[in-house]
Amino acid sequence: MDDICSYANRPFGFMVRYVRRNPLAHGFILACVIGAVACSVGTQYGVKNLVDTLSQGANAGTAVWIAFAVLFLLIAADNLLWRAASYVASGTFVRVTGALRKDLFRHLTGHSPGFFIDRAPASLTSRVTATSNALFTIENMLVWNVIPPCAATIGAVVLVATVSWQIALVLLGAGAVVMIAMYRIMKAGQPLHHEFADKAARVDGEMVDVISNMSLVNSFGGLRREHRRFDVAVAREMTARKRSLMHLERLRLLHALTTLLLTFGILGWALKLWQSGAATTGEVVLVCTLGISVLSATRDLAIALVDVTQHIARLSEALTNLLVPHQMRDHPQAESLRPAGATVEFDSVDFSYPDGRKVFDDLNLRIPSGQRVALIGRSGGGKSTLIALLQRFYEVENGRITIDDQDVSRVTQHSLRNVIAVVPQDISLFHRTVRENIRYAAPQATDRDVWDAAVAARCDGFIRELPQGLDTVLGTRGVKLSGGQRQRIAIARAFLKDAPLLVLDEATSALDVQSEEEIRRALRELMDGRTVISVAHRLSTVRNFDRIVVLQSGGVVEDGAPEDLLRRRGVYQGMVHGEIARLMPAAQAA
Ligand SMILES: Nc1ncnc2c1ncn2[C@@H]1O[C@H](COP(=O)(O)OP(=O)(O)OP(=O)(O)O)[C@@H](O)[C@H]1O
Repeated sequence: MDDICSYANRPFGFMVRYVRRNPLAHGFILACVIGAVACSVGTQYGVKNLVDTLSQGANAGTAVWIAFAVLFLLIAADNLLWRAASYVASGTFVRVTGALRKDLFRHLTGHSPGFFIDRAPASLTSRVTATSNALFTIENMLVWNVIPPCAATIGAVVLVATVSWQIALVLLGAGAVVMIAMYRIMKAGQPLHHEFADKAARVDGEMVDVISNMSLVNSFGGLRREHRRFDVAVAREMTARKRSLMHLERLRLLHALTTLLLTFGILGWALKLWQSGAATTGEVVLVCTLGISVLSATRDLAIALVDVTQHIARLSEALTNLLVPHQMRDHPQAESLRPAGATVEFDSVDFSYPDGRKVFDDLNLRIPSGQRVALIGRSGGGKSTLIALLQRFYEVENGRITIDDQDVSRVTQHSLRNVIAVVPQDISLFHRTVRENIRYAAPQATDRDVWDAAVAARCDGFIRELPQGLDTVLGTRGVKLSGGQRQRIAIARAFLKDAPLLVLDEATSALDVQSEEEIRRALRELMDGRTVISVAHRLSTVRNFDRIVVLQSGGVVEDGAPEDLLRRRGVYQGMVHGEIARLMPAAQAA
């Protein structure tokens, strides 16, 4: 398949990509529409034919009925062809929007988590919807509002040529001048339409951002502030929209005046030909009806083209933002990671975030298979960054990170993430059942396995109390569960995933003392026989670990068994003393 990102600046190419996927259906629709327009223009010729036959009076005989039958057939074919095109289009255009949304969703979800940190999720999803709506509207407008007037104008010019080729030539020349002028004016208006598209996407982004943070807004009394902020965003969008529409109005006015002059000029010319005997009554009727149809066809065309331009602007704005290449692609020769006990090694790693912030400078760390290591250090020391690099959410600048001697940047991302089970600090839950949320770690797991994992993570107690047990649907982002319960679900996922490398990011941060004891036992079972890297703020949770690594100033400043580090006068000892000092008054008060 072609690279979807190559369409970032090619909205037309992007449309053709989807038209090509249904060539027969699109070809059929086009043929029907052109056939219908031909019949519709032909109807005017049929009227002319009938008028000329009638002017022969009683001599006309059966010729009148033949002219009548031709007219009837043309009208019937015109109607039937429209219906056939419309019937096929309703299935085809919907299929296109479905395929497009699937492609964009796949592309979007192929980005590494770093991509989503800098972008509001709502503005991304609203752009996927905008792209699909824009393409649907453009297809519809092209087929119903752009191609028919174009074809009708060409047909009309050909028929006028049967009366007077000079009139037809003037009609053609004037039509070309009008189209070129319109195209230029439309191009000049492009920045205005882009501006409107951008402001509209921002309004959507603002709206979803606030709605998804309603509890935060209410708890800080921020409702009025949010209303004011939203009003400003809407006002900007309205101004941009007005400017865009005013430009279109000027264009329509210019077009209306030009076509009016053109049609009346040609009509006068036809009457002159009739007076001089160079044209029959029917031919004057033909030029008259064709003139009017050219007038309305080009007016429809002007309206449709400007609407299409607006939608193309929206489409191209959305594509530029959505079709950003994946930064974290699999290496062309990437193979699956073959785990062998999960020995982890950071070898002379340098890393800075994309904004230039340096976090690691020559970081070296080796964690042998089966070892339990706690990462500690002051806030901002790089603990979470180390975990992110291990999962290859970002690319290192220098050095390499290996798991069982296999460079994480040379194995497939899928296989890499398969060997790591993460219990994160900020636990994400889907708006799905508890069962589905736990099973997310291992889609093939049986109901029995899911329940065993829930029991092992001490989730069984609260799950039994839920209205539908494992089948209870959790609210958006898991709001129906407490922080501690969410953490246990994450631990159940890790049990179910059964990966050789376990990453705990503050896994006991949301627990009270009683739950913590329960969870600690669960975690001990979970850690058994695995390599464990645990980010810890509370040192009491990691005293039984094999090793403590203190991260600070871009590298490892202390490294050793907890009891050894405690004897050294270093960062760890200072942190332990600090924690004891904090806990003592609380213990005395209790
Ligand atoms: N996405 C990001 N883009 C730019 N800088 C970042 C990003 N994430 C973290 N940082 C910066 O990198 C440094 C290390 O952050 P990191 O989150 O790894 O520290 P940490 O030790 O886990 O901190 P904490 O204990 O507070 O969770 C910090 O200075 C932080 O501001």
